[in-house]
Amino acid sequence: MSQDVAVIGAGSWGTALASVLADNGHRVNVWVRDPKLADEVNTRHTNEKYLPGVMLSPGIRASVDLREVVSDKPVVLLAVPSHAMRQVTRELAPFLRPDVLLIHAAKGFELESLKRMTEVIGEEVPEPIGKGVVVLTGPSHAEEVVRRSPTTVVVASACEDRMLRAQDLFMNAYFRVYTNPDLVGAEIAGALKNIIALGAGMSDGLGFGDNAKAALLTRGLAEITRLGIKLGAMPLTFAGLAGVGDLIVTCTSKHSRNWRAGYLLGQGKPLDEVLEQMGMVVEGVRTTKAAYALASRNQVDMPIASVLYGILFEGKSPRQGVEELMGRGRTREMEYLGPFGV
Ligand SMILES: NC(=O)c1ccc[n+]([C@@H]2O[C@H](COP(=O)([O-])OP(=O)(O)OC[C@H]3O[C@@H](n4cnc5c(N)ncnc54)[C@H](O)[C@@H]3O)[C@@H](O)[C@H]2O)c1
Ligand SMILES: O=P(O)(O)OC[C@H](O)CO
Repeated sequence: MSQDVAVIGAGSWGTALASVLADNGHRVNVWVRDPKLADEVNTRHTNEKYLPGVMLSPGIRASVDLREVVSDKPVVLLAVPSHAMRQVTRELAPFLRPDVLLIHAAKGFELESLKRMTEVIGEEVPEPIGKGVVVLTGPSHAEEVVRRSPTTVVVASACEDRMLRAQDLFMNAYFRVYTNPDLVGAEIAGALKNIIALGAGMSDGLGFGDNAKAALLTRGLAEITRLGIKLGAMPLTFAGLAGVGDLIVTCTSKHSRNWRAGYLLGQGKPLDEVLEQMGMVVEGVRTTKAAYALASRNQVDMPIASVLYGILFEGKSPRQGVEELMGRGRTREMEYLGPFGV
């Protein structure tokens, strides 16, 4: 059934998801901040800054008027970065229908409160909307989705009915959507993989090989799973699309902003220059701060995140970071050996 959908944010991800929805026959209205971008989407059907060389569906309409975009829409998709989520949600909350299906697609924490995105959104919208917010996450680079390259994602929510509605809304021949009731795990896995992708990029920027990258992915997965479990996630979510799936794509794809930022840092560029050069959101930088704080608050050992924190915010060099990781005391690989444990 064709629906009216409001997409909030026309960066690369908002634009790519708007394309999927338009392909599925939905009427899509996108909220953008920049009037020039609204004009470009409406007249030329492009978004050259975020998705160069891509023609968008002429059915996608853009506007700078938040009230007009959100009012009366049965479905609202939030596709802004995590640092903007609270403010944007607060601004649009008065225009939401009480029965709206609210979905978000950001991968990060709110730095000040260390809360997950559905917690932040839940605090800004009236009940019962807040209880059923859905996250859409998983291995999905906008540049490939908008070219209809086969992609799989996960939707997770505390409300099964809304999760299934979100699955129906996005599912098509090139965009396959799985459900997972583990909302906590899906959000945490999607946010934390960006830290490991920064590390994988750094390793490549330093000129290390595939062995180093495999080590970072595997030990990175171990430590983000450890923190996730402590925060209430289901361990198996980290073995799924939101976990290892997204870790693989973000640590190995040329499209990843987190990998690219890590690569430049590994080559010796300072963080402020790297972020300026990127010109798009690099969620892993703020997430490293959040993970460092969450790990220390919950007494969870996260050696990779902690070394990255030192490199990003305390002046440690990437090479010193590698020496520190490789020189740690001996330890065993598996934490939960079950009946095989010694
Ligand atoms: N790009 C991808 O392939 C991809 C895939 C999956 C998830 N995500 C996640 O989606 C979220 C958005 O990422 P993106 O890739 O679209 O980022 P982007 O940098 O391409 O675009 C960010 C958009 O948010 C807007 N924005 C920035 N600050 C804002 C503010 N304070 N208020 C309102 N709008 C603001 C910008 O104008 C821009 O339109 C991130 O959390 C990211 O991790 C991205
Ligand atoms: O480009 P990145 O590094 O922000 O990653 C985008 C998506 O999260 C990949 O699934």
